Amino acid sequence: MATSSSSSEDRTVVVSAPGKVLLAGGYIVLDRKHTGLVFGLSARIHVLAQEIHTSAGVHLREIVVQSPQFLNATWKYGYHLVENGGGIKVTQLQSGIPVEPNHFVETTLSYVLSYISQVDKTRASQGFEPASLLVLADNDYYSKPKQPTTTTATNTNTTDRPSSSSSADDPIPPSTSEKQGDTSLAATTSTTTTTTKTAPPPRPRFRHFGTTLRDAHKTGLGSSAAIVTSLTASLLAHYLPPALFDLATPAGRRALHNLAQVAHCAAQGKVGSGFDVASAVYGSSVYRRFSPALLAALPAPGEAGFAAALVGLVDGDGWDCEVRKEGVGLPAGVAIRMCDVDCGTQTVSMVKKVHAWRDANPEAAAAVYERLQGKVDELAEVMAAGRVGEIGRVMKPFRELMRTMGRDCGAAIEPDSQEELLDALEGVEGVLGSVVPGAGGYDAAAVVMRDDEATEKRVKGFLREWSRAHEIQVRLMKVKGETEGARMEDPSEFKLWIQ
Ligand SMILES: Nc1ncnc2c1ncn2[C@@H]1O[C@H](COP(=O)(O)OP(=O)(O)O)[C@@H](O)[C@H]1O
Ligand SMILES: C[C@@](O)(CCOP(=O)(O)OP(=O)(O)O)CC(=O)O
Repeated sequence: MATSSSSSEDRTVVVSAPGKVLLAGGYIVLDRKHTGLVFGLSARIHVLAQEIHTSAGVHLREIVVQSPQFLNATWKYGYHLVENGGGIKVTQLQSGIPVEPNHFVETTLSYVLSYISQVDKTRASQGFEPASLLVLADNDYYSKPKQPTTTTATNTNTTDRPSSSSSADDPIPPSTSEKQGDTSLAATTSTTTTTTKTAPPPRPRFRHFGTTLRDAHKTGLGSSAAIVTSLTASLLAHYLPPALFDLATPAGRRALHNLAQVAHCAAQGKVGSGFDVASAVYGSSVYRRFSPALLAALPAPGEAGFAAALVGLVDGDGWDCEVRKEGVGLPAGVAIRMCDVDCGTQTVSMVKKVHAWRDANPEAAAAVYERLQGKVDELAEVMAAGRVGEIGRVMKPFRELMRTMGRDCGAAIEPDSQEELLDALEGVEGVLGSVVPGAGGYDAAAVVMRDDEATEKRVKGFLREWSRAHEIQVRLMKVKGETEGARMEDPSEFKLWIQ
């Protein structure tokens, strides 16, 4: 047993990629003239890539992707080489209960396998051995399922943890029964707190959300960019020799970034700025987008010449985005924390409104964009230089500018309810500044605050009161801004999941 599991461990590749927060630069970063300040987040999506062992004589040709934190989330794919250099065509296989397609996963597989088939010529004759890919997302990507609010007064952690145990807090079932109930991974989570008398059961590192992916309540940390990036990296690392892909090298990160951007745009069906994929690969940075025209010339998967054109785009010199990591960082003792506000926002319609306003008022818009850019640069500078006392001085006018732009174009970028919340939050001792991140809207807030327990306690207490008084749910998530991007993980930390 021990020998076989350690050899499986040796052959397992685990890659993780972080979520994102665009602290400043929403909208302007869609324009190549401008940049945005983006941070990675401590919440990561991990993908474990393993071979599938078949019994002698059985010729299985499938790639299985599983997301065991959700119901009905096993996707099986067949694949074959398309003639005329059309790349690898991937088809979802259905057997038994119909499984909803996972467009992001399927599209990523077709792009990445096509890329691999082109750069590793041995694949043309050997094809791809079957593989299993397991997706494990850190808990903060989704809110816990709704449950009765039976929190007790003694629970000081109530903003993000129910006092009563529920099925949603059960460890998720790994695929073999003897693994079930083993919560040793839970002990490694940073969420373990020093509890007293009535200690709730340990919280699993990767919880089961008790829903399908479609019904899960996302918290807006950029799950699709993180999964596309970690899936891309795990496939590249699993199928390619280190000479052709090594995440530890700049060339490896560049290939991963460009390929994940292309796959993510294709899956999304729209071309955003790509700041989310950039932070999933590189972590925190000042980001300047790629030219959208780069993608326009690429044939669709399956069309003649797709695979060669994809490799040309990913590995060629034309890719023109800029990811600047120097001079970007977090001062010691300061954290970026995210608040989940229980409301939805339509980013797409807000972008449309901003662009309609910009197109109708080009000069005024250019001036506003310039002023916003000034604040993005200043914020990056004071954070990197550790000038903690100046963070609020920069963030406040940035908020004002975003609010004014929202009013001018009729988009609720910093709606009144958020303005009130952030103004009050900035009065809590230890809070240095706050902002509605990314596109803004009702559903999230980012707080730059002192990274100590006393501040965290005050902020949680404030949000609890605010939620009660305003009949909304605002909670401080565990997730923190961090600077590191995609990375290889030690498979021994994922023993429970390795077959
Ligand atoms: N844990 C996961 N397992 C499998 N697929 C996932 C997971 N999380 C996200 N995805 C994929 O990403 C999609 C969500 O993308 P999107 O709606 O753009 O959300 P986000 O804003 O978080 O990126 C899902 O429909 C699914 O295809
Ligand atoms: C408007 C934007 O510049 C920023 C949007 O940032 P969010 O973080 O709000 O993004 P979503 O999670 O995808 O909704 C669009 C872009 O840059 O693509």
